[in-house]
Amino acid sequence: MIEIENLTKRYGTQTAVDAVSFRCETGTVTGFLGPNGAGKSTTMRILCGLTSASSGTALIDGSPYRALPNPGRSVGVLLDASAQHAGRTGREVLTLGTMVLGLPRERVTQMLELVGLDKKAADKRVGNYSLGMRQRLGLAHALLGNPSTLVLDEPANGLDPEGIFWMRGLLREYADRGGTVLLSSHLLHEVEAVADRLVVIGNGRIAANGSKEELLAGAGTLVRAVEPNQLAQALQGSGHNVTPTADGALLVDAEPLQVGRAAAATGTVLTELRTADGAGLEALFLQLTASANAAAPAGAINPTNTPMEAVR
Ligand SMILES: Nc1ncnc2c1ncn2[C@@H]1O[C@H](COP(=O)(O)OP(=O)(O)OP(=O)(O)O)[C@@H](O)[C@H]1O
Repeated sequence: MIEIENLTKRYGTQTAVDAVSFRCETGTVTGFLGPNGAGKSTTMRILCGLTSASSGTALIDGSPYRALPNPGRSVGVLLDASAQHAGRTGREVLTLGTMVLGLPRERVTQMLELVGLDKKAADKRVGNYSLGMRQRLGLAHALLGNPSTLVLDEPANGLDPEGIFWMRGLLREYADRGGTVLLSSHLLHEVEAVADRLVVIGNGRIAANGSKEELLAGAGTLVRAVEPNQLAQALQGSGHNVTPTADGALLVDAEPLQVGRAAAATGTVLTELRTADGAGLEALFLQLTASANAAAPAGAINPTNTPMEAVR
C-alpha cells in the first residue's frame, strides 16, 4: 500500500508539489494523471527516496522508501527507462540487479521471458534498444525482486499498441494477485483501460481523486451548439465550469436540464445535449486540469482529497 500525506516540495519560490495526499490500496492500479510539469514525477521521486520532501510523508507499506530493509524486494521502480547504462546488455542489467538484491540468477531468464525480450534482444547493448525495449527491460528490472508494489512513471511511452495491450494485461494480473500499482501517464485512454482509481494532479495540487467510475459518472454534461460562445458565457455567468473539448463541444458541470434551459434562455440552437459519462477520460482530464491550473488560491481545489462529487 502507498500512503501519501500532505506532501509538499518547494524548489526555491516554486511549489512543485503542494499538500498532496492520496492512497493506493493493495490489489489496485492507481492512474496518476496530469499535464506536463504538474508534479507527478516529483511525487514519485519523493516516494522512491530520490528527492527529499519539504514537508509531509510518502510511505510504502508503512515505511519511507529509505527505511525499507531491502527496497527492491518490496517495491519495483521504473521512473526513467533510459536511465540504464547504455553499454550493458539487457541481460547484464538484470544480472547486476539479482546480485544487488540477493536473488537467484534464474530470475534473469524468467523476467526476460515475462517482458518478451528474446535471447537476441537480451544480449544487445541497451544503447541500441528502442524506447519500447527499454520500457520492457525497465519493467523486468522493477519486477525482479517480486515486489508487492510497483511505481511506474510513463511506462507505456514508446510501446507499440501490442506492447501497450500486453503491459495493461501484465499490470492487471499483478494487481489481481494482490499487488499495488501507481502508474503515471499522459496516455489517458491507456490509464482509463487499466486503472481502478484515478488521481489527477494539476499545478502541484490534487484536482480529483476517486474511483474511475466515480470520476466518469461525475463528468457533467456534454453540449454542442451552433453558437457555443454565447452559451458558454451564460453558463459561466450562472457559476458553472465550462471546458471546451478539442472537437468543439462544451463540458459543463451541470445537469443536461440546466444546460438546456440556459440554451433556451439565450436562444442558442443545440446540435447535441447529453450526460458526459461516455465522453471519456480525456474530456474529464481537460476539465479537471483546466480548473487546477486556474489561478485558485492554494488549497482551494479539493485540499482534503474528498471524492469527486465534493470537488465540484
Ligand atoms: N530539480 C528541480 N529543480 C527545480 N524545479 C524542478 C525540479 N524538478 C522539477 N521541477 C519543477 O517542478 C514542477 C513539477 O515537475 P514534475 O517533473 O514533477 O512534473 P510532471 O508532472 O512529472 O511533468 P512531466 O510529465 O512533464 O514530467 C515543474 O515545474 C518542474 O519544472
